[in-house]
Amino acid sequence: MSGNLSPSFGVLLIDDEVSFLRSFSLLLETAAGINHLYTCDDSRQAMDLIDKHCIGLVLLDINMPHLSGESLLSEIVAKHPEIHVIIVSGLNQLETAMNCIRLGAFDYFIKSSEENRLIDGIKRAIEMQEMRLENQEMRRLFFSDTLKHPEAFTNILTQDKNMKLVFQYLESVAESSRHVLITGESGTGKEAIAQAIHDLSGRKGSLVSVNVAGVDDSFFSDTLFGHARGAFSGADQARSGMVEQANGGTLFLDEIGDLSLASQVKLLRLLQEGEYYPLGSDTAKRLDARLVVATHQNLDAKQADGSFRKDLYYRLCTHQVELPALRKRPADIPLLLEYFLEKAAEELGRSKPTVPKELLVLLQNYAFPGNVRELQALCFDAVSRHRGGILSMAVFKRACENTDTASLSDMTDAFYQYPDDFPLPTLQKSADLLVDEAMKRANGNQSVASRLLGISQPALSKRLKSRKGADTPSE
Ligand SMILES: Nc1ncnc2c1ncn2[C@@H]1O[C@H](COP(=O)(O)OP(=O)(O)OP(=O)(O)O)[C@@H](O)[C@H]1O
Repeated sequence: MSGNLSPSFGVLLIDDEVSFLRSFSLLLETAAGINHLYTCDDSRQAMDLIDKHCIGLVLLDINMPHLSGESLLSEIVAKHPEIHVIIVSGLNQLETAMNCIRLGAFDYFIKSSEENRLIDGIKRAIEMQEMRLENQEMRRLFFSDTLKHPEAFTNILTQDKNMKLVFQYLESVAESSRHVLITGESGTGKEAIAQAIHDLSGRKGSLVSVNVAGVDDSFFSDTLFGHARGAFSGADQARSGMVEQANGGTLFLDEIGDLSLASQVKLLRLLQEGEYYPLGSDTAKRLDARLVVATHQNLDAKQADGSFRKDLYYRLCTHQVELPALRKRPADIPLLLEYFLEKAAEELGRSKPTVPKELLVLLQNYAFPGNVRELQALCFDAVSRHRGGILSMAVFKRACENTDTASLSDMTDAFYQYPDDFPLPTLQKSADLLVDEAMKRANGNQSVASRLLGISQPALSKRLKSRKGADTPSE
């Protein structure tokens, strides 16, 4: 038992039959993992219980002494229109059912209904209620522009507006048990975000991380689901899988875009059925962990080429965040540079070096294919080579020179698309415009600008001089 309450709001069962309340509570807990339950066998006390606890869903009987289910339904709808009420009654009368729906009931079930249908209907109501609460929270955070739990994000430094919106969104879905998909280029901080999601959730279990890139299917099953003793030769002991170790907590599957198709089927089944079988065991175990997955891959493209299942994607993307690349949040570069230099100096037992002014200009013009992780590594490398005085830019310059420009061609290609009816500039004009743009981005620093243009600094200087000469009117 994890000790976590699910869902985050209370579910109130109202029925005058105590034995029914007991068996219904047990069913909800075992078949749907719903354990945030309150029961009431005297309908006159129901409103007090609703006022006292944070109730989001009421499961209500119709035929009860003192106060009938229909009267109570009207009262709940009038006072708490946000609460979903599902009627669970012994009465199989169309007219009563119609009347309850007219009064505002969310759904109507007969006690003898098929168990699965009843559970699915209750899960649907919980999901809608969770969505309503998330939207409400999102709106509140958006307008107040504050975070309720900034401490969950202390390891993720940023002053970027889009990153802060990601934080707000994650706060608003923190208590939901639905899965979260984190996308973003490599090194943008997806794992750090998964940790924040777990911390915000308040779940008592642990965060268990598994990198599924390059994992073959049988290893995937064994890692996630574990095995029974004797399941295969060499399985001398039963071993619990990561899903079980994450019970009551969060299971983080990193590099989900690289998961094999066979393993995708297994993951999909786990999500659909909410249970799984350890290898060699015929006893089902329940999934009691929130799933957070991450990938740097483009899942739309992977779905289009058939290497990622659409049905799995739809299961995973209920909550989705995209972390912006570091080059798209240039204001974070000085912040992170200072932070990593300080951290490196502390870890290497040195004093923090002074940063040359041109370094920031250089970095703010660099594409950072490895994002924050790359900046972190560069800082550690630079500090470890530092011998006092002003920090040398050599390490950073080398990185800028060695960047695989092919990997950045997507970004630059867009620049070279000229509409058919667009008058082409001359070669000379294009070169001048490019030089101007580079000088602007480099804050007038010729050494940085020449790097951006891929020419030597004397060559740039010569160009600038010759233009000056050409601009000067002849006597
Ligand atoms: N905004 C940030 N502030 C401070 N440190 C950060 C920030 N973003 C990332 N980091 C650090 O950068 C490193 C890389 O981050 P992380 O592993 O979370 O990236 P990732 O997106 O999961 O990468 P990959 O796709 O390669 O798995 C980590 O050491 C992390 O702590």
